[in-house]
Amino acid sequence: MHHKKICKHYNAFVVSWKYQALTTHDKVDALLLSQLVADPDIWRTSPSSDPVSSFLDLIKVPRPDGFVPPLCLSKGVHTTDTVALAEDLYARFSNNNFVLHSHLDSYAHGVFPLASRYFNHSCVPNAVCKYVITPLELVRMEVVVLRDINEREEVTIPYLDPALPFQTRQDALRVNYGFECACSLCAFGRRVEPVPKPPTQGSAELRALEDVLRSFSLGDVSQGQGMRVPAAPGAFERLPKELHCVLHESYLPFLSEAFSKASHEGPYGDAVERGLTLLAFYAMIYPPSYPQIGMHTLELAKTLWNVICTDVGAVTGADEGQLKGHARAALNFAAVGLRNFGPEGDLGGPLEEVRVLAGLLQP
Ligand SMILES: C[S@@+](CC[C@H](N)C(=O)[O-])C[C@H]1O[C@@H](n2cnc3c(N)ncnc32)[C@H](O)[C@@H]1O
Repeated sequence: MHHKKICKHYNAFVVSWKYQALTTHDKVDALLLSQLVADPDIWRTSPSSDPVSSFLDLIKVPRPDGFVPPLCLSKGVHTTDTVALAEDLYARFSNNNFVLHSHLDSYAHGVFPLASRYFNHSCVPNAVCKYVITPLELVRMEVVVLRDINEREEVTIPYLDPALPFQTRQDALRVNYGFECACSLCAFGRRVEPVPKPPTQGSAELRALEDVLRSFSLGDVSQGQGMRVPAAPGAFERLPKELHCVLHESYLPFLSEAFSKASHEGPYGDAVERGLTLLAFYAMIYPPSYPQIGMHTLELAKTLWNVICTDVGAVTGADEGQLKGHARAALNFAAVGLRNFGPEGDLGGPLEEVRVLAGLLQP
């Protein structure tokens, strides 16, 4: 159906300067938007229950710079009406799309009109979205609360990852949704801006700061049970000034990359230390029961299991019994958060991994 409208023009479009000058993200938008306006269904005037009408009924927020991606359409289709419709759709999509994920891996964007109408954003949300994927059925969104919510208290969800740096969150919320976030994490971010750069990676100074971060968020993890993640929401409010540098945009990406690499390739001693530092960071930013904390603690439990299987000596001063104790504590902690989140995505996933690892770790 789209062939005549798009394909004939495609080769010329993708080598054109208009397309080549776009960012990767805007290139994808240009092609998806062209597909959408080439679809005859989007032009049909239809009863109000129709999905297209529901979509066109949602609030639109044009990009502040007025940008709309160029369209990849053959000449006869590229009319003033098509451009006007594209502008309208683009402004609505940006404000109302959700990033779909399975086991917290993003795989698509989707529009869920009811959720778009109901839920505002907070970087300290009291609820999160999940997607249940069943073969041959439409993806279903469910909203899971993270704590008890009082009568008349607003239910809020995160439109983006609250662990992103303050300025990145503010820019994304302004550009995509047209508002300034006034949540307590953003108020804190505003108060401590600009945060200093952290000490150089691998330096003794940074290691000492990370010790302080771990004991701030997790207590003394070297003592036995290890995984005492505080249940106190808003721990960031009490972050000591010397630790403000961990909020710098350069810090978290490096730490999570270093943990991921070491947990796959070793050395596992480093992986455990970095994994605990990352958990301390998440516990300070995310509300308790936030699913990313459960996912990360599960990764940590798997890393400890790898140490037990391959090189018990990798973690200084710990024997196999203690490592198993740490792994069980991590797994129990992960299980509590992930069970609150419940089954999501497609088959398998983190709850199944918890079950298998719990069996392996039985005393
Ligand atoms: C998906 S809609 C949410 C529902 C919308 N409030 C409604 O009444 O239909 C997104 C829009 O809600 C508003 N919004 C969401 N979260 C907000 C917040 N934390 N502060 C201010 N406005 C917000 C913005 O106008 C944003 O473009």
